[in-house]
Amino acid sequence: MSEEGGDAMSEETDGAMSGTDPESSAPESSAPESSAHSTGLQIKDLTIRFGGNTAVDSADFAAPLGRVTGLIGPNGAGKTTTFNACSGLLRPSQGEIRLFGKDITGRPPAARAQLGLGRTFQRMDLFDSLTVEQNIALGREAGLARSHPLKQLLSTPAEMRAVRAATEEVIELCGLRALRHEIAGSLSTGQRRLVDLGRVLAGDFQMLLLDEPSSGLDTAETEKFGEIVTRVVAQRGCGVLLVEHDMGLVMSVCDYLYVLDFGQMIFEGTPAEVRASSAVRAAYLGSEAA
Ligand SMILES: Nc1ncnc2c1ncn2[C@@H]1O[C@H](COP(=O)(O)OP(=O)(O)OP(=O)(O)O)[C@@H](O)[C@H]1O
Repeated sequence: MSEEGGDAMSEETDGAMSGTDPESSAPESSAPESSAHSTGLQIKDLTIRFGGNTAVDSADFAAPLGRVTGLIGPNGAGKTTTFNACSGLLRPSQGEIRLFGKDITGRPPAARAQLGLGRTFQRMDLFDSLTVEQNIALGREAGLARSHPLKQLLSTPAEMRAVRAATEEVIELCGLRALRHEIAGSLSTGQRRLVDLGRVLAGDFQMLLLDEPSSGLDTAETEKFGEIVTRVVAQRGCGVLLVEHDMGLVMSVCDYLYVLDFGQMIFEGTPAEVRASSAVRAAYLGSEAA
């Protein structure tokens, strides 16, 4: 397929859009003082074309700190394309992406990571020959290497302590104590998802992009995953943008939702508002939303 506008960088139908303003009701306890900072990720007029196909058409949305924001829609709606533009893998044809008030539209993924944007991939890329603990530690060490590759080899004692502390915190947070010395390649998909989440949590990120994290998980594992995400946001006050098909997970963890259909943002609101929307039901949810 051609990629005319959607360049790889490094590699309402209910009448009006409805719902509440996601920023106005963000939890006060977790939001930092700076309003530019607490806005987290802001997307304005995002348009991405692949040749003659407009995959995302003038989309506006925000994923503030202290909240889990969901991006949902049927197959081919443009979720992954939007997600890739947010993380820097695709260059928008038009529009602006801001992180903590800074325009990051043209910045590559590594520069976004340095500003505090972390992401997981639907296809996990764990180091299979390393242990759970080592994989998680790498999430923090990669942050040191970002500033200078040699830093990873020449870490200071303080940096090594920070890596150990972050690893321990995440192992507890993700319930991975019993598996810490297991080789990642020997784990089930559900366990690997937790390690993958742990690795990004070990990084010093304040905005997390999670790409279909329930993929391959059973109901119990999905529930556990959702509980961890909720706990992380409550404890750290970070923001999460979640692209997800599993409506059980979406409805239970998200504070606010945006609904894409054929590249258009057709609705936004709380999970209850989305559930009640006939437009969303017609476009995507069907009887699941009833
Ligand atoms: N690299 C590409 N080149 C050309 N067209 C693309 C490319 N990536 C996506 N598209 C098109 O953009 C549109 C949106 O695709 P996208 O993968 O973003 O949808 P999605 O909502 O993530 O779907 P799914 O839920 O199935 O993953 C589709 O029409 C798709 O065919």
